[in-house]
Amino acid sequence: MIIRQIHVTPVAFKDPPLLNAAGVHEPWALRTIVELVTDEGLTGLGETYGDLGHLSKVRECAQALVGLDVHHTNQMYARVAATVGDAVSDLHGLTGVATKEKSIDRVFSPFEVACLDIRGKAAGVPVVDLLGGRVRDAVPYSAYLFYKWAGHPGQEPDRFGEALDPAGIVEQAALFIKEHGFTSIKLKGGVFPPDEEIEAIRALHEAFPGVPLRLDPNAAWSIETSVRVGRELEGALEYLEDPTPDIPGMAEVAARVPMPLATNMCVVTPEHLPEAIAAGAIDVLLLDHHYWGGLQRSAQVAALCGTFGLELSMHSNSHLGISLAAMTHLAAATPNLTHACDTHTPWQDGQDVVAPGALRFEGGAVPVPSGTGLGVELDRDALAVMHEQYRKCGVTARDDTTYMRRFQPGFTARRPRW
Ligand SMILES: O=C([O-])C(=O)C[C@H](O)[C@@H](O)C(=O)[O-]
Ligand SMILES: [Mg+2]
Repeated sequence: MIIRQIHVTPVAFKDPPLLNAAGVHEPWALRTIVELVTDEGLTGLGETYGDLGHLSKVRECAQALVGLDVHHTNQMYARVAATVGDAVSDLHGLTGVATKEKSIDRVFSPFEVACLDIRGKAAGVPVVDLLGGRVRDAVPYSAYLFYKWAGHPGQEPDRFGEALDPAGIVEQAALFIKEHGFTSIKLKGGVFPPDEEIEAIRALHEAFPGVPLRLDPNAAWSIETSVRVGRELEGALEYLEDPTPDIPGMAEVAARVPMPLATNMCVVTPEHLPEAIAAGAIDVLLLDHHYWGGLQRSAQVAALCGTFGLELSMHSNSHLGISLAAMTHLAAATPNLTHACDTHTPWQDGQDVVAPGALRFEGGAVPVPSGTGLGVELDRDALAVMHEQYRKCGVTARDDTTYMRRFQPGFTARRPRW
């Protein structure tokens, strides 16, 4: 099964004004859709970031991968590594440092996912079977709450409404639970002074007793602030995610707070694991196949985490259905992924490049798609519309900080901030 063509299509879709430590989401989120076509006419899908620097590397690598067999992902990885060159950082800075290895893993990921999609289709099995088979039929996701404005400035309010205080956050949680059935909740923090976010967690704890809660301020707090907040929230959190920057800082906080610490910022590539494990900096790693080098490499990292007693959850950025399908296959095949995964899917409010039907939430979980490969089909009309949106939207790289400064000129994304 030789790759004959690779199509790389950047797309844009509407995104609400979600607040985070870096600023606020712009009106358009970007992704890149990768399609591999083999000599036998099978096609495979992958999805990755849409930022221009990353997109150019994906395009360059696409040319270098034509002619390879879809089973030879080691050879593919070597070609990507030879083509990628320097590290590319993300402008929002919410997924940790940029390293050359991480850039290679990020560029390789959509090609690997597309190869697995093709291999599953050819063998007549779902991708989860290529990863060892399912240990769960449906993958639980958490309600991913954000402080947000009612709408983007100058535009109509969106249907999710404003959430700038504990009452607004509880209302948002109720809506997400009503519409998707989620059984755990994550609040994106690092937006307001920590005491306000403590109040929001307490309000959620009271409104949804027994529902596991996480708080993620994206390293917006100093070590002392993290310790204080952690102690005040004793008994209320399933885990505290990236309270403070870097492995040594996280290790100090971990030693002084009662709950587990999780990360998608201080451990973002395999080279970080030895130091983080030795320092006891984290208890839970948020895997993300988009920057951990695809599904098979993520499965290897998961096994390694099991060996060292780390628990697993899954990270997400704004994404579409190809990513949700890939995340679901990976999580369904990962025994020690015991925490509900993150997903931004509800915020996309039905916009997608995949045909409806294959992916759905049942009781907050996504059943593994039943078809072969990833089990999702590209909706070519939707792809064309979203590509046109990309061409017209004027956004070429996610930059939450610059967008925020339009409305709050003095805004700083300094970390730690409190
Ligand atoms: O868990 C995280 O740190 C994230 O999901 C980072 C994301 O970029 C999130 O903060 C967002 O979409 O604003
Ligand atoms: Mg996080």
